[in-house]
Amino acid sequence: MTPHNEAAAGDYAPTVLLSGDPLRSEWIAETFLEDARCVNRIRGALGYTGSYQGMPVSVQTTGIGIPSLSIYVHELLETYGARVLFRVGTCGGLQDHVRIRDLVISQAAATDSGAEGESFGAYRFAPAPDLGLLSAAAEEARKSGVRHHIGSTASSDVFYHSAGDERYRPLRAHGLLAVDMETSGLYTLASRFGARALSICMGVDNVFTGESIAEAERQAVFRPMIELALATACGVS
Ligand SMILES: O=P(O)(O)O[C@H]1O[C@H](CO)[C@@H](O)[C@H]1O
Ligand SMILES: O=c1cc[nH]c(=O)[nH]1
Repeated sequence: MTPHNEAAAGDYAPTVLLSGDPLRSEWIAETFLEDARCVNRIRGALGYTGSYQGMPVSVQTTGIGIPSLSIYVHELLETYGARVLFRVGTCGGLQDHVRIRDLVISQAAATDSGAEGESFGAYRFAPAPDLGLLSAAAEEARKSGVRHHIGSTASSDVFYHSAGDERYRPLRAHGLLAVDMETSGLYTLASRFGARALSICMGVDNVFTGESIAEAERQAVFRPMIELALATACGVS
């Protein structure tokens, strides 16, 4: 047990899907996993373990933002033996061609987060995914025909910026595809623990075009994102 997780040793599979939203975690477990059982309820950060096509798979809720995700991911890696992590999240498009329902696979994640503090001394770390997971996901996405984009993204500590959308103009000008609030933290922690990670997010709004998916419609449209993460996990196991 940890301060945030009541699961026992062995309760999590080596492969874990990470969702910001506990209701998404519950839906993933109920919809995609066989024999899913709940292994954590502390703070409502629901965690489940079951299997997908015979492979043990867990789902863990990470909450919103890098500080929250870092707690759950650190404990999964340090205490529970997780080795392969997929963020299955939502993001806001920063380019006009990144439409709602498109998948964004992050090949590098810039951040404005203060969470790393002085960890890297004079350096700025360059958070990136595992190359094997990235290329496997790219191939699975191409085969399935799902609309997707692969490129650099940003992870922000702030959802409502005082500067509004202006905050994102330099990112848009440098070709970044989308913004979320966790991917760079996931990549940094996976690097620290020598684990493998990939972030696949679905566009639920576009910061510049104003397109958005109503919250009530969201769960069902996530199916292609979860299928891509699970197909990638099976392909690399
Ligand atoms: O839908 P999730 O996975 O929570 O991801 C996105 O949604 C939240 C903001 O609404 C942030 O956590 C952001 O990263
Ligand atoms: O972090 C996020 C997620 C969705 N949309 C945004 O604009 N930001």
